[in-house]
Amino acid sequence: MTLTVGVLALQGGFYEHINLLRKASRQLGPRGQDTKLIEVRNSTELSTCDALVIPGGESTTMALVAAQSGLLEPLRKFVKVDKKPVWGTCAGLILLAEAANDTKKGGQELVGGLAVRVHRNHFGRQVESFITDLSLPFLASSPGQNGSGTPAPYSGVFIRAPIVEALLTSEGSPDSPERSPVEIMGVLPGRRTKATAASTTAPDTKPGEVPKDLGDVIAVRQDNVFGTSFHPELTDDTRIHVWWLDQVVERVGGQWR
Ligand SMILES: NC(=O)CC[C@H](N)C(=O)O
Repeated sequence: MTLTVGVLALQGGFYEHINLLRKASRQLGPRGQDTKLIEVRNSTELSTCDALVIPGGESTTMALVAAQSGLLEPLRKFVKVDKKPVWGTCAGLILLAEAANDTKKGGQELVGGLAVRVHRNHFGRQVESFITDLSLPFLASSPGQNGSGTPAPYSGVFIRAPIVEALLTSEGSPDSPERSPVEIMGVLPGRRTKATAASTTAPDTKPGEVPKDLGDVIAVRQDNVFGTSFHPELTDDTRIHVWWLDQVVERVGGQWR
């Protein structure tokens, strides 16, 4: 049977994700060969998906278009009730957070699924975008990496990127009691420069807050939901796409094969 992986195609870098997912599915060999990649613009298309990527772009715009297309509730169900694998990059990570700081006036709709609070545009405006080498230990378990050694640096593209500024407790996430804790999958050491008052003035780290000396949290996972602040789809490094697709095959594979 075919594994259908959708990429939310309302706005932003969906085409680039599909390209890299296509390469990744080839690299997975027989495990990836029955992967079908589709663009998702409505709830009918979403209902055919086993897993979904929400790309980078503009989270406010994406949420507005999703609301107009009747996709917000189906997306929430896909992530939180059906618990299908979902990966959000940049704006996608913002949409998958339970809470966001520095949203546009009037706030913005979120899909939720990750018990975290993100800080939008943490590093500043478009001109303050940057590319930096990231150390992502989880890539050691990616197919083709032999499960050992330190993976080569990953080139992280940060464009008006958010960070995860807090891990929420059960108050922040009503459905969290039966959920796994949020795993921090990647940090950017020592760049905590533009954090909001809310994230910098607390004298001590409260339970659930990200420790201040950890650096900026730029990749997290909680159960079926994975989020990255940066844009793997804007590189030609397929390692994260291969890693994620492999997890999807593993997770969905039980019912699917
Ligand atoms: N490159 C991006 O996806 C930027 C995200 C953007 N800052 C937002 O709030 O949606």
